Amino acid sequence: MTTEPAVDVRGLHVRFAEVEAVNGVDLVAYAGQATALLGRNGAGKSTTMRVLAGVVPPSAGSVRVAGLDVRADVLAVKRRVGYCPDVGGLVPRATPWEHLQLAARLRRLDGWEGRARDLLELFGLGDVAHRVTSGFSHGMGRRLSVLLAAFHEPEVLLLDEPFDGVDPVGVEATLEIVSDARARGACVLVSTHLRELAIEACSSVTVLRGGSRVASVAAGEMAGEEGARAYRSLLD
Ligand SMILES: Nc1ncnc2c1ncn2[C@@H]1O[C@H](COP(=O)(O)OP(=O)(O)OP(=O)(O)O)[C@@H](O)[C@H]1O
Repeated sequence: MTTEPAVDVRGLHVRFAEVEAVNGVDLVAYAGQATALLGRNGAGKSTTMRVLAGVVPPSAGSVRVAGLDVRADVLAVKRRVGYCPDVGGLVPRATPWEHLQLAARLRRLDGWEGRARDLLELFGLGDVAHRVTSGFSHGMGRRLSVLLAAFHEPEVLLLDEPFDGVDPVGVEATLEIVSDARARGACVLVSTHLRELAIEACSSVTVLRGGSRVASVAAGEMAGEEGARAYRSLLD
C-alpha cells in the first residue's frame, strides 16, 4: 500500500509579471514529517509556502495539499492547513484572545478555550492575551502567528520564518509545536534562514536557489561544520 503525500508539488512555477518567483519546484512531504525550506533571500521559499497555503495561485505545475488540488479546491485546502505567513497576518486592533476567538468561530471549534490558554502560556503570551497586537514587538507577533497557525491542529502546518527575531522561550515553544504536530501525524514545512534550528525541528531539508530546488536531503546532512559547508556550496 502506498501513502499519498500530504504535500505533493510537481513542476511549480509562479510568475509575477516579469518575475519568475518559482521556477519548477518539486517537493514531496508526508504526514508525520517536518521539512525545512532553506535558501537565500529571493530563492522562492515564501512564494512556495503561499501557494501551499492557497494564498497565491500557481502559474503552472501541479500542487496537491492534504490530497486536494489547490487550484480546484482552494477553500478546502485553507481549511486543512495552518499557515504562519512571513509577515503580516495579524489584526492590529485585536488582542491575541480575540484572534483565537475569531479563529475558533471561523473553524467551528468547540471547547477551544483551554487549548487557547495553554498555547498562550507556552508561547509566553499569557500576560498580553488582552492587549491589542498593534503594540507588539516583532518577536511577540511572530510567536502569536505560529500559535494561531497551530491552534486548530491542522493536517499541514506551514511556518514561514517562525524563528525570526524570536527569543528562546518562543523558539522552544515553536520546536514543541512542530514536534507535537508531527506526533499527531501532521505534515510540517518550516521556511527559515536558521540552518541549525531547521535541523533541530525537521527530518529533511529542501534547498531552493533561484526559484528551483537544488537539493533534498536528510536534515543530518546539513548539520555541523560539514553541513554548513555543504549548504554554502548549494547557495551560489
Ligand atoms: N508579489 C510579488 N510581486 C513581484 N515579485 C515578487 C512577489 N513576491 C515575490 N516576488 C519575487 O519572487 C522572488 C522570490 O521571493 P520569495 O519571497 O518567495 O523568496 P524567499 O526565498 O522567501 O526570500 P526571503 O528569504 O528573503 O524571504 C523574489 O525575486 C521576489 O522579489
